[in-house]
Amino acid sequence: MESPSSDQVRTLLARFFDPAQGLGATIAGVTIKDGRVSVAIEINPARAAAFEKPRAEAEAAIAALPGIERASVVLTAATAPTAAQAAHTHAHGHSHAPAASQQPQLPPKRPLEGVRHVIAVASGKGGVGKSTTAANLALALAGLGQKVGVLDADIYGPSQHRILGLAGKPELTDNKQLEPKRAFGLKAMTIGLLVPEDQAMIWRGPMVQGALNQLLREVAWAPLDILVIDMPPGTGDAQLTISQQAPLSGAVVVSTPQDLALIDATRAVSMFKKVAIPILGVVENMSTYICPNCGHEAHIFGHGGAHDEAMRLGIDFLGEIPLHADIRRTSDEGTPIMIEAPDGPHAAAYRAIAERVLAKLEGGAGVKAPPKISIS
Ligand SMILES: Nc1ncnc2c1ncn2[C@@H]1O[C@H](COP(=O)(O)OP(=O)(O)OP(=O)(O)O)[C@@H](O)[C@H]1O
Repeated sequence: MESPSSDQVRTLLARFFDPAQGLGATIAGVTIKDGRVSVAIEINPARAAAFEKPRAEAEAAIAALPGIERASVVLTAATAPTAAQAAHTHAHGHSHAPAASQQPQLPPKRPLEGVRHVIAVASGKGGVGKSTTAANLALALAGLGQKVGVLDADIYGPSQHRILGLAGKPELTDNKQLEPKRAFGLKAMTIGLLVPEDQAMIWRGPMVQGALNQLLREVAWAPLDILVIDMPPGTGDAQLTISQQAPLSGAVVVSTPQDLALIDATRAVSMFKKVAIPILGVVENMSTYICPNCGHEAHIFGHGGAHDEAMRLGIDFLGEIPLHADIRRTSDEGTPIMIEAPDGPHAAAYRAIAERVLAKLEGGAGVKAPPKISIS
């Protein structure tokens, strides 16, 4: 059966989000593909609660259209003042729209109920092994007795379903939350299980923001000690959204030792600093190459660059992970090295990093231990 057109969906949406009511809702995007409809509605975040009912009704109405299998309507914070907001200028001449800053206006950070800590694993650029580090760090934290979840927020290139061997659509819980998948004792959720890869690729900013918010707020994460967010690589809008929406206790920045990766990692560090998120520390990935045949160590990308850069920036160095074929293979096959070889040297390296991260979280994230004063 043929799907309705985007115009038909917009007409239907106008019944629930009537611009004439002056509530400040704008239809920011409608995507229809293979019988699935994704809609992003930009709203004034201060009124988010009032929009929940029309959101749910609009979603049900779209899902009931002939030719539609699934509909998702998400509310996103307006990135610029809507016409209605702009009109809401105070008598004394100023408006409450964002000032010169181009940063999206996002709902204030709410804690995630039943989740003690949320940490971000980030990198300034793609391909440095951030997702592999996030998965193994999460498993190492679980090995230290923590209840851990992994949220794959890499909307444009999700990989946790591959790394953690997840498959199948997630189920809905009784109170209409998404049930996270289980993998090796972790709870896990990734956009990779929810939408076909090519669909997320074409999402515009507001839709990405909406999807990230849903992954954070509409998944039954609780109870958890630590939720590890595998961030999208880089320092763009999606990264800022998560940094501003998620109640982050701190961030781990992954870098390879090369100069260029380090420049990007430095950018990631300054992004977190700008939004006042403590940096838990830096991990140097692919630090030395260990030949799987003879065990010979070579410094292909240099060595210690991330350590030196961390020192220069005054942030902690959490540890290094070598470049090893077993780490790549296990990560690409869906059984991470922490599971396949828990007693090996690589697992030990991840465990040492996890211990440092945990110590920082328990001791107050980002807060350095006071210097020991010894009196002789
Ligand atoms: N320490 C390592 N040794 C060997 N291979 C590794 C190591 N870390 C990651 N890899 C491999 O490098 C590739 C990229 O890793 P990964 O997907 O974790 O990177 P990423 O930074 O998350 O990438 P993207 O930003 O593109 O999602 C994968 O094939 C992974 O298995």
